[in-house]
Amino acid sequence: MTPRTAAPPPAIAVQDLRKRFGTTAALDGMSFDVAAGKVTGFVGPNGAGKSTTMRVVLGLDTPDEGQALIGGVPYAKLRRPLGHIGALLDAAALQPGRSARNHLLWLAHSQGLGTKRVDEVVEQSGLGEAIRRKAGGYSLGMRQRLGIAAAMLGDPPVVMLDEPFNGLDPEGIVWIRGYLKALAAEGRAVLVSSHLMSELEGCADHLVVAGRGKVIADTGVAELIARSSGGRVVLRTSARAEATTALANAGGTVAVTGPDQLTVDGVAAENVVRLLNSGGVPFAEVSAHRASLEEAYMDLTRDSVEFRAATAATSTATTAGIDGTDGGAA
Ligand SMILES: Nc1ncnc2c1ncn2[C@@H]1O[C@H](COP(=O)(O)OP(=O)(O)OP(=O)(O)O)[C@@H](O)[C@H]1O
Repeated sequence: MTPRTAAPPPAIAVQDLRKRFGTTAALDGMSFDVAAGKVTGFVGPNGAGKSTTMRVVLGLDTPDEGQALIGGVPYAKLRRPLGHIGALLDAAALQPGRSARNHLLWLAHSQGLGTKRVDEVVEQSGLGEAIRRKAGGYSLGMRQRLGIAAAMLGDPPVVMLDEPFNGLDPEGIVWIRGYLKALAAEGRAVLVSSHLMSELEGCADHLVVAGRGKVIADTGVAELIARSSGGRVVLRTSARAEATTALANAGGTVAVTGPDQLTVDGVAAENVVRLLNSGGVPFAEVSAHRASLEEAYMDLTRDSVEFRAATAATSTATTAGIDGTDGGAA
């Protein structure tokens, strides 16, 4: 008989974590795995338990029940932890009087790492000459870059970042998306939290959606988007009313999604073209719809009463983010 080789443990395993702060159940059975070679988005409204989960992974909070493992080992048992997991939890936690470079040198030396590695992570961070300035004068976006540079010092196979998009300008957001994808392409496991689904567009391969201390969805992004896009057709026309009538008569469900745009469910693209042509309805473009991550997320959570309750309880924002009551929860 051929001996079976055991599958390697997940890069991060979060196993049935429970944690109360007084009367608040911050974690209520949080469980998921994070795989190598992917960017996993960890999303959910404020208070869903994302930061607490990450703190437990790093041994900064002790769970009441359950455990978190990094490559099969609890953080406390890792020798030279920076070489196993790089993390950014709080970009504001810096010594303001020390130059950013000295901050990295101090961290590197405390882990037996040299100046060369510091120069490499500075190069990747895009901080350039600003690295010689005092960290106290840094913007939040620069602190995020510095925090990510610090997380990468030990060249870890697992990277975990809590809300790294906070404070970044559009150029910074593009930079970090590309950087996270490159880390995953090198085979690393990347776990990145965000309360705005749109930030993860084009960068996350997998999503773990949290609400009220537990996972409410754990899904690949490609399959999620394919599921949400399924069968929908986008139509550009100056004759919205006529087009709506023709398509509704053919059994389609039609929604107005722009000044000269309709989105049609239930009629295949070729039939949309045929119906409009035969009815003499002018149109400029008919295309299969590809759902955005935001839309896919809304579809995903539409039926989640639990998530709606969590959102209503924790959200005051009204933007169409996942923490907005007219966003994911509507
Ligand atoms: N040290 C603490 N003391 C008391 N309550 C806490 C503490 N840490 C977290 N909580 C509570 O636990 C719940 C989960 O918080 P957590 O910060 O993990 O959520 P989150 O999903 O990261 O949200 P955010 O996006 O706001 O950071 C919240 O209700 C929060 O107020």
